[in-house]
Parts: sequence; C-alpha cells; structure tokens
Amino acid sequence: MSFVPTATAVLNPWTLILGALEKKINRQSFETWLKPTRHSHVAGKTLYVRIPSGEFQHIGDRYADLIQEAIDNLGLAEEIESVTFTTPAQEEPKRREDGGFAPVPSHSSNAPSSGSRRQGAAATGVEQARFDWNSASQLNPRYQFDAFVIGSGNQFAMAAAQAVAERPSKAYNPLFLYGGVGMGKTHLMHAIGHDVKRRQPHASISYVSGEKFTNEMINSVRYDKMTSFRDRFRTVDVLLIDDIQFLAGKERTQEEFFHTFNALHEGMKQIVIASDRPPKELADFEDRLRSRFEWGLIADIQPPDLETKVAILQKKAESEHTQLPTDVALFIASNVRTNVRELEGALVRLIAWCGMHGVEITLAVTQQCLKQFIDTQVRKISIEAIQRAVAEQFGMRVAELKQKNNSRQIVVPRQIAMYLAKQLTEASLPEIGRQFGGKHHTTVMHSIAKIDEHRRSDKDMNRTINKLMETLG
Ligand SMILES: Nc1ncnc2c1ncn2[C@@H]1O[C@H](COP(=O)(O)OP(=O)(O)OP(=O)(O)O)[C@@H](O)[C@H]1O
Repeated sequence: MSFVPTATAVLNPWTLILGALEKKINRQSFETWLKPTRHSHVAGKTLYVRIPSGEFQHIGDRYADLIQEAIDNLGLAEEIESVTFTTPAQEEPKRREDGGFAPVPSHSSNAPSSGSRRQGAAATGVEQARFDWNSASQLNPRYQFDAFVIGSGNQFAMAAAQAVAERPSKAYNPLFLYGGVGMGKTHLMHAIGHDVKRRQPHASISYVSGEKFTNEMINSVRYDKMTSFRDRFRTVDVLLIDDIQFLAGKERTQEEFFHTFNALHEGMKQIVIASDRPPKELADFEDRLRSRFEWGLIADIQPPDLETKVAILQKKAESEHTQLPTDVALFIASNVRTNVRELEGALVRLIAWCGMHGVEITLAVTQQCLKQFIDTQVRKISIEAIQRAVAEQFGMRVAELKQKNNSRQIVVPRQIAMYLAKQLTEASLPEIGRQFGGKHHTTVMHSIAKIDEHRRSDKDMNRTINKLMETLG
C-alpha cells in the first residue's frame, strides 16, 4: 500500500499538533484559545496558522514549548522550523499587494515578537469561542457512537449510553460513567449528545467539564452573575458533565451542582456524569451528592483487550483514509499498554511520519518510527517504584510490604506488588522474592497466581491493578 496523504484536511500538521496540545492543556484553555485556530499552509519550513483575531497572538509565546514538543514528538521537526500565527486581516492586505497568498509573519513561536498583541476587533472571536457553550459545537464531531469500538470492557457502558440517547431522562437518570484515563468516557458522552441532537434537533445539550463548571461558577460569583449561571445550567435538556472528580473538596461548587442536579432531575432532564472512579470512591464529596450519583445507572469502562485495541486502530486508520496492515496494528496494540489515547497518538505519529517522508506504512517503518514512543512506554519500572505506588494506594509504609507479617491487610497489597513486579519488570521470581524481604520464589509464584485469579473474578481488584499500572506506566 502506498500512503498518500489524501485527507490533508484531517492530517495537516497544525491539526496533528493541536491533537497533541489537546492532551497537555486544560480543556477550557484549549477550547478558548486553540480550537478556533486553523491550519493555513506551510511555506519553506514555516507553518502558518490562522487565528481569528490579534487577541490570539499570545498563543505563540504561551504555548511555544508545548508546540515545539509536539513538533518533535510527531517527527515533524525537519519539515517545520517555526510556526507563525496570522489573522485574516493581516493576510488580506498582503494578499492584495502580492496578488497572491503570502501571509505576513506576525508572530512566530520560535521568534516571538514583542509588538502589540491587541489588534482589530479582537474581542469578537474570543467571546464566541468562550461563550458558545450551549451549542452542539461543544461536541467533538468525531466522537460518535459508530466510531466507538465495542469490546468486553466497554460494551455495558456503550449499551447504557445508547439507551440514554434513545430515551433521555427515561432510561437511566443519571447515567454515571467511570473508568481510567483515555478509556472513552468523553467519547461516549459526546456521542450521547450527538445522538440526542439528531433525534431531537431542538433539544438543548450542554457538555461541560467539572473544571469549567467550577471556574464559571467562581467567575459568576465574582461578577455577580449567579442568576445567569443558574439559568444556563438548569434549563438544559441534557447536561453532560465530565471529570466530576474535579469537584472534590470544593464545597461551594458541590453545593451549586447539587441544586443544578436536583433542578434537572425534578424537571425530567437527563444528566450524564463521567468520573475517573465510582461514586463511592469520590473522596471529599458530600454524601447527598454521592448518593444521587447512584440513583440511576453506574457503568464502568475497563481497558481494552488486544483484539479491541487492534479494532480501534483499524477504525481510526480508516477514518484517516489510511490502510493499516494487520501486523502493524498488532505491533502497536501489543506495545501500547492500555490507554486508547496513547494508542491513537502512536497511530497519528506513524501516519504523519510516513506522510512527511513519503513512505509506505510497513512493520519495519513502524518499528523505526515508533521506537522512541514505545521505549518511553516500556521505560524501565523499578520494583522500588512499584512498592512505593502500592504502599501509597493502600495507605501503608513500604517497609510493611517487606515484613514477615501475614495479616490480610498486608498480604494482599504485597501480593499485588509482587504481581506488578512480574508484569512490569524483567526481574526473575527469586529476585522479586529478595526485594520483598527475602521471600522464597514459590511464595512469589503463588502470589502472582492468586492475584491473576482474583483479577478475573473481582472487578474492584482488577480496577485497582489497572489504576496502579496506569500510574506506573
Ligand atoms: N472504544 C473506543 N473506540 C474508539 N475510540 C476510542 C475508544 N475508547 C477511547 N477511544 C478514543 O480514545 C481517545 C480518548 O478517549 P476519551 O477522551 O473519551 O477518554 P476519557 O475516558 O474521557 O479520558 P480522560 O479520563 O483522560 O478524560 C479519544 O480519541 C476516543 O475517541
């Protein structure tokens, strides 16, 4: 197969860079400052990016390091040496003068200008980007149900999400989705939004992160705008609130959300909540909120197995109009541990790299291109690091893991730590035994078998281990 970057609209360098920045920058800043930017063109080794107004010029300064990092990570450093941000107003006169398209370099991330950054009718673009919160544009058009690959770890959550989209407020209210980083919670929430909108075009849908909800509330208190804040959140038909764990310990915000929740629930409006943990593990949350989260349906998303990871890669490649050989998909899927976002990152990098170098996607090219990416993924994890993470997870001291103490509170964490040491390091069984206070290698073997068995039958145990693996990875 020869790779032709046909889908340039999707695969242009700035879109790829934005994809990388989205993972590093908080959602609100990304939505406000980066989402409204557009790829313009590449001339020489300069990437030109269209910004809505002069107000956005500071992007070059503010995100210079992250932009550079994204360029490096995407393997674009040879092709792109600087990024220049231009407003339509800056491009137009120059285009007229030249009779062609040659944007005036107004601000480069590699050579920041110190000139005035406030030009033209700056406020308009910013206001739109920031306050167009109630429209469907809040939803990522790519996060649809049919783009979501179903596997054993997410089929329950997917079915629940579809039921909610078909019968908002009548199937399960609230729907509480939880799972680890990059498992597809946001994807499913947006898919619900799109689906409801398709069935009921006049429904008002609001997607908001816990962080944004908090910040908007703080601003509304500060500027005496609580009434409009309340109106906004209490009058929607579907409220999708992501990363609810962000509200932990924020009493005032929780109180406000409690009333929002009640108003919506009483008004038969659908609420969908996403979190990185189940309601009962949301520490520093009021009980009355936690119990409300359990009123409807709680659905967890477990990490994808190998087959699901391969299917996700194939689907993503398809949406980028790229054919992915099976051996390549298998290679990526078995080298990227669990996080689907990382999986996509590897694929995006591979497609960009092959596109830029004009080569076909083969296993050899993939191994070369993703070497650094995968090396960082499997970077050496030490047994000490595992012991620290496990001790922290169970609120105990590392020394206790090594003691000759066979009480259940100690034995289970110790067995988990040994299991992780086997999974994540190259240490032999005797070596693992030595690092746990001189245990015999058969004890280590027994511990590993025990946890392996528990992991299959005990969902909570499985989740704890996945969480530890994510932390360590
Ligand atoms: N089953 C799946 N099929 C297709 N794409 C998936 C699947 N699961 C996750 N993804 C993709 O992985 C990326 C990360 O997913 P998403 O942002 O929804 O994760 P999340 O659980 O909300 O993570 P976080 O807790 O970090 O917010 C998205 O691009 C999403 O489309």
